Amino acid sequence: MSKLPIGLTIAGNDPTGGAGILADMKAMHSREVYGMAVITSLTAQNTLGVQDVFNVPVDFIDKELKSVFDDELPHALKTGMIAEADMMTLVAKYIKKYKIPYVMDPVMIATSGDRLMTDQSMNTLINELIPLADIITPNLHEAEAIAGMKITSEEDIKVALKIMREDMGASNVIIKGGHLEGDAIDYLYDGNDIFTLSANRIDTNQTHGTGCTFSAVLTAELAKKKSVMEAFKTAKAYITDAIQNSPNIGRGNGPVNHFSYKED
Ligand SMILES: Nc1ncnc2c1ncn2[C@@H]1O[C@H](COP(=O)(O)OP(=O)(O)OP(=O)(O)O)[C@@H](O)[C@H]1O
Ligand SMILES: Cc1ncc(COP(=O)(O)O)c(N)n1
Repeated sequence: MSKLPIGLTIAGNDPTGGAGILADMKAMHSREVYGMAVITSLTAQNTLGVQDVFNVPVDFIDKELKSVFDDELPHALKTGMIAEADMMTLVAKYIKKYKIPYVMDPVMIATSGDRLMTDQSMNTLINELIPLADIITPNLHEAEAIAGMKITSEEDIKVALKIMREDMGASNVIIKGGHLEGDAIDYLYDGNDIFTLSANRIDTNQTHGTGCTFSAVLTAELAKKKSVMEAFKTAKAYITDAIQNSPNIGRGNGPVNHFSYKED
């Protein structure tokens, strides 16, 4: 058994490193958490969009998960892109069995607009994954799709937060306000109160991977046994900094990065 906190990500691969498991690894590493990754889908994508997706066969994802869990128990895990319902059912089986803190980022559509989850998987996501989650982290559009309502005001956000916790069973819900107008405000509902963290909106299109990075930092902090509130504050500060440091990679929506380049 390692004393080093370990975080596991179960998600897709983006070969340009902006989103998916590579973004998760970088975020966990910079929070001094050892990262492991079970790959659910290989995407052919870059900052311009998703050119193709190859879903790893479910029986192979099962082998990947078994290899991890048979050897060393991670201290927390997150899920990102899980394209299909049968993959979700498999992942839910492991989360139920091992009962480690679980952050669910309900990845549905990439920044580029490409679909990363089938519509038919929505019921499985709601019925099998959300009830197991310690934290779910939908953006505004994902919150609308999950809660089944339009969100056009802060009152709507509060209703959606409550639906996802009270009716669907997530222990904590964070609705990310990256797609709001004005400041970037995120809302956390823990069953008692709604807490908000706000940052000045950074005027940039270099936000590829913000959701992955944010949920990976939450996972890293839970792996270190931090509270949900502490993890929320750390993730918000981290992502604001990472957007500010976006290195302008690629010709489209470039990725965020934790550090900026300094010439010797
Ligand atoms: N332009 C911005 N300026 C400041 N913070 C931002 C900006 N865009 C996003 N954020 C913050 O980044 C985090 C991720 O939010 P966002 O709503 O973009 O998630 P997402 O849509 O899931 O991300 P992704 O781009 O990976 O799909 C949140 O904390 C949000 O407030
Ligand atoms: C493998 C993978 N996982 C997640 C995302 C979502 O991230 P974004 O919305 O920033 O494109 C993505 N594009 N690719």
